[in-house]
Amino acid sequence: MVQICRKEHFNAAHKLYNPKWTKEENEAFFGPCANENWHGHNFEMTVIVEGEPDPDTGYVMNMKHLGKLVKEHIINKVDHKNLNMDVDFLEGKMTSCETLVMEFWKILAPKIEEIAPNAHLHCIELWETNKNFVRYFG
Ligand SMILES: Nc1nc2c(c(=O)[nH]1)N=C([C@H](O)[C@H](O)COP(=O)(O)OP(=O)(O)OP(=O)(O)O)CN2
Repeated sequence: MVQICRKEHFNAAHKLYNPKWTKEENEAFFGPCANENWHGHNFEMTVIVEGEPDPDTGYVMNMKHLGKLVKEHIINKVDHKNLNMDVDFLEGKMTSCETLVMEFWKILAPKIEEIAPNAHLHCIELWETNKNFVRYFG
């Protein structure tokens, strides 16, 4: 079993704000991340696909194809966007890193298996700041 890793990057704005809570409750829990006028991050994402290399090609999956898939279905929808307002698959959701990786997974996992039947999505790692990152294993 080999894991292949593709790194991508996007910039986006968001706020962590639960509309069921008061402004004070949001500020108490989320701090500056609840700023009503938004804030932004330079996100770094690594998508890890696991599988057996094809004996004819030596590839688990062509990483160029993986990059194209991630760009088409995720990056193009979130890059330079407001995650709370502009992204259909995040509508009504808290835009934490946890939510992002879980929603990205739902989109990517079936598409990866479609084009690489001998492989599957193993992990999505998302860095929001230099200090904060999450990993999701589906
Ligand atoms: N479980 C989660 N916790 C936090 C998330 C998240 O998505 N899930 N997001 C944030 C913030 O949006 C963002 O990551 C900023 O965090 P913060 O710690 O304030 O900023 P820095 O990484 O720059 O580090 P500090 O030195 O603590 O300022 C927060 N939490």
